[in-house]
Amino acid sequence: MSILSLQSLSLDYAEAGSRRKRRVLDGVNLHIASDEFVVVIGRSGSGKTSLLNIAAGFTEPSEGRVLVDGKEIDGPDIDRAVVFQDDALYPWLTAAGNVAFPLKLQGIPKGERQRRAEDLLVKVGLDGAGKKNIWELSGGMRQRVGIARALASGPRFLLLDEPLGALDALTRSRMQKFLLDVWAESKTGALLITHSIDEALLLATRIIVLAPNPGRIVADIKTEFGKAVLEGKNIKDIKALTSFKDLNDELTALIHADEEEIAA
Ligand SMILES: Nc1ncnc2c1ncn2[C@@H]1O[C@H](COP(=O)(O)OP(=O)(O)OP(=O)(O)O)[C@@H](O)[C@H]1O
Repeated sequence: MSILSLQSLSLDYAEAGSRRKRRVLDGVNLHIASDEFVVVIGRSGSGKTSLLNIAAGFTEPSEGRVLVDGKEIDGPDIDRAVVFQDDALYPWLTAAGNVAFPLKLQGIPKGERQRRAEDLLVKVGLDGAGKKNIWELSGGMRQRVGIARALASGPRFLLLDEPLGALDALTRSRMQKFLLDVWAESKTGALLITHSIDEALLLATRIIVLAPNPGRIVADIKTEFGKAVLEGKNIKDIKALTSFKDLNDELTALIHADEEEIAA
């Protein structure tokens, strides 16, 4: 079991055109175990992407630190793979070439990386699509290639920034189940950002709510609906549960809490 620890994180950005700094994250503590699927929700500007970028090692926090299994990180590394909304695939490579790319960087011989790329494409339901060009793939297929590529280097944690945000409703719903299957099978911890409360409820083992100005954790809630999705229960039936609706209402109120104060 691995642990990703975000300890006392604060982040300040310089305000445009001034020497003043604006605090974007303040005192965030979050510990994610590799058997958890943690989903972060919060209003636009609450610091979700900033938090993920710090966890990935792309952004250095102003205060605090990030540790993987007790060892402080000093930048991006293969133990934390990132998937963005925009799949960011390399258009000059085939689907298999994209998946194999991180293995090439690790110096794995060609035959071995081709074999592993094909295995990963099977895992994400794209068997036989390895030779396809990126532009021949649908949005959902491209995101699957992106996830296969992220899994290629055997990360301990998958960091997912709105990975399904650009997909149509039906594809998004299919991809939610797919993400859960990948997470359960790969035994890789997940930290996912979304604007959709329903998506958070359907995927998470734990939901974190960030409030803005400055970004801070205002709720950390364990949930069980993802387990029902994994077991193949009907999504409509899950969403119709009173407990699902109640938690949805609670999260909506938490996310919009101070908006009402401001409006009042
Ligand atoms: N590079 C940067 N320089 C200055 N300010 C930034 C920078 N990146 C983000 N910010 C500011 O930090 C705040 C948090 O941004 P962030 O993108 O982390 O929020 P978010 O919750 O992910 O938002 P959204 O849901 O809209 O994607 C915002 O007010 C944003 O304008």
